[in-house]
Amino acid sequence: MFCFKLNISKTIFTKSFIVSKTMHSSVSRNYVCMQQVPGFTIDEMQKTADQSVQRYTKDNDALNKRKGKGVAIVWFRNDLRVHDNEALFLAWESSEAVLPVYCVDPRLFHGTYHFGFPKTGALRGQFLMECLTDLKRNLQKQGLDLLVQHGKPEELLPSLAKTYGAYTVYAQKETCSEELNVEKMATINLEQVELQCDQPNFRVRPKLELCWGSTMYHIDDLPFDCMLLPDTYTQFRKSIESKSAIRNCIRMPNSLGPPPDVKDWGCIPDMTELGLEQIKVDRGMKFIGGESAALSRVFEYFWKKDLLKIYKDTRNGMLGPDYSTKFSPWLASGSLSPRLIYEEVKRYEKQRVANNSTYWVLFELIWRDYFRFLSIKEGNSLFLLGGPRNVKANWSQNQILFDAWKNGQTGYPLIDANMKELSATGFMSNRGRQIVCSFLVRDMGIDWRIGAEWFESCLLDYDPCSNYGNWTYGAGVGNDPREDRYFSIPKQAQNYDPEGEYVSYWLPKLGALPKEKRHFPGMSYIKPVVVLRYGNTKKSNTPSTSRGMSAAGGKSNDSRYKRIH
Ligand SMILES: Cc1cc2nc3c(=O)[nH]c(=O)nc-3n(C[C@H](O)[C@H](O)[C@H](O)COP(=O)(O)OP(=O)(O)OC[C@H]3O[C@@H](n4cnc5c(N)ncnc54)[C@H](O)[C@@H]3O)c2cc1C
Repeated sequence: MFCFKLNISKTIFTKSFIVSKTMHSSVSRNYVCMQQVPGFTIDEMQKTADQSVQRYTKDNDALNKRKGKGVAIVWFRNDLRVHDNEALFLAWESSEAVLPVYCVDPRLFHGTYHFGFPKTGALRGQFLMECLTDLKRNLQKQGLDLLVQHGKPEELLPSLAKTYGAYTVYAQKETCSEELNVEKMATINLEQVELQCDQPNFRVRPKLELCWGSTMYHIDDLPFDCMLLPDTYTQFRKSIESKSAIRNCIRMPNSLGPPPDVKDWGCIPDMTELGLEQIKVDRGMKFIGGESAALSRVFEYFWKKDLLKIYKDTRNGMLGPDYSTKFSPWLASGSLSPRLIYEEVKRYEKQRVANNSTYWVLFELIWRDYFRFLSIKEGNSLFLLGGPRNVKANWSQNQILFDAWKNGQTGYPLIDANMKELSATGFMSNRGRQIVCSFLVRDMGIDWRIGAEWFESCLLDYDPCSNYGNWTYGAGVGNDPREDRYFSIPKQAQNYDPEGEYVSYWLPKLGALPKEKRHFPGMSYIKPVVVLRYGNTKKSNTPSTSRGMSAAGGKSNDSRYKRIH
C-alpha cells in the first residue's frame, strides 16, 4: 500500500475544541525580526507555542484508547513537530512505549547532485538544529524524549528495532527519489531483523509503516489518482476545492510517555560537527527553527498583528517581515502542519473577517500541495534538464555569469539585492525568486538546474517538490506550458520597488542616489554583465536585438515567452 490510511483519527478526534479567549492574552514578542526591532526571548516564544499546542491536543481520556504493546519507533524526517503528527500518534496508539528517533544523515551535508554546492547550507543547518532542539524539548514536555543518532537511517533503524524490540517503525512518507531510496533500503534492512515474540519459536520481522502528513489535502482524499493529476494548477485547485475536504488536525494526547529505557539519548550536533560555519544573521529576517517559533509566528501574523485580512494586497512585497506569512521554512521542516494553518484561517474567518486575503493563503498552500503531488506523478523528470515536458534547449553553464548571479554582482540592483538577501538570511520573497529565476534562465541563458541547486543549498525552506517544481515552471520546462513567463526587471522594479527602498536596504550605497536612479544607477554601480533580453527600458514589450547571451530556446523573438511580467 502506498501510504497508511488513518481513519481512526477522524472518528476519535473530530470533536471540536473550544478555546478560551484568554488564551491569547499573553503573546510572543518579535521573535522574527528585522535588524531594527529588539529581540525576543525563548521563554516568550515557548509560552505562546504551549498555548497553541494545547488547542491541538486532547485531554487524558484519549489515553484510554491506547491499545498496543511493546515499543514503537517514530522516525522523524520532515515532520519535526508534536502537533498534528500522524506517525507519532500511530506509534503512541499502537504501543506501550514510543521511541522518537532522529538520524543525522551525513548525506544531507555532502554536495548537491550535479554542481556540488553544500547540500545543506550553513543557515539551514543551523535552522535544522534549532528544530531538533525544540522538538526534543516539546517531546520532553509530553513525557518523551528524542534519541539523536548519527548515520544513515537505513542502517540505524534496524539496529534500534533490534535493541528495543520494536515491531514497527512509523514515519512520514516522502515523494522524491533520494528520500524514497532511503525508505526502500530501510524497509529491506528492517526485514532482515528477527525479533522474538510472545509465542515460543516464533519470530517477527519489524516493518516500516509510512503515513501521509506533508500536505493540506490528504492524498487519500484527492478526487483522482495522483498519476492522473491535472496538468494545470487551476484544474487541480478547482477539482479539489469542489470535491475534497481538508481533514481536521489530529488531536494529540497531551501525555505521550513514558519512553523505553534509553541509556544515552545522544546529542544534537553543533555546527562544527556538521562541518558548517556559524553565520550570524544581522540584516533582514531572522528565522528560529522549530515548532514553538512556528506556532508563535502563526499567532503573531494572524492574531496579534492581524495581517491575514490584508495578505492578498501585501504578499508581493519584498522588504520587511510582514508582507507575507513567512511560514515556509517551518512548513518545509515539518515544524508546522498546513492543516493547522487551515484551521487557524477558518477560526480567524469566524472570529474576525473572511475575505479574499484569508482565502488567498489557502490558495497558496494549494500550490504547495500541487507541487508535492506533481512530484509523485512526474518522478525524476522534475530534476532533469528538459523537465517533465522534455524540452530541448541550449543552456549555458558559463561560470563567470553564474558567479555574478550567485554573489549578487550582476550589475542589476534588483537581482543583486535579492541574491544578497538569500545569502545573508536563507530567505527570499516569492516575487524575488521569480525575478532572479527568470533573469538566470532568460537573460543569462544559464542551465536552470544550477540555479535550482543553489537555492537547494541556501534556502531555509528548501523542499524538493516546491523548489524543482517552481524552477521547472520558471525555466519553461514544467508540465504546464502556459506558465512560461518572462519577468522584466524595469517593470518589476517599477511595480514592486518604485522608490528603490528594497534595493538600497540590501545595497546601502544606492541609498545615496535619487530614488529614480536606484534601479539603474549607471556608472556609479557594477557594469551589467549581460544585456537584458528586452532591453533596459520600462517599455519591455519590444524585444532587444543586442542580447549578451543565448537564452533558453535560443531565439531572441521566441514566442514561448508570451507573457511579460
Ligand atoms: C524559483 C522558486 C523556487 C522556490 N523554492 C521553494 C522551496 O524550495 N520551498 C518552498 O517552500 N517554496 C519555494 N518557492 C515558493 C515560494 O516562493 C515560497 O514558498 C514563498 O516565497 C515562501 O514565503 P511565505 O511563507 O511568506 O509565503 P506566502 O506568500 O505567505 O504563502 C504561504 C505559503 O504558501 C506556500 N506557497 C506560496 N507560494 C508558493 C509556490 N509558488 N510554490 C509552492 N508553495 C507556495 C508556501 O508554503 C508558503 O509558506 C519557490 C518559488 C520560486 C519562484
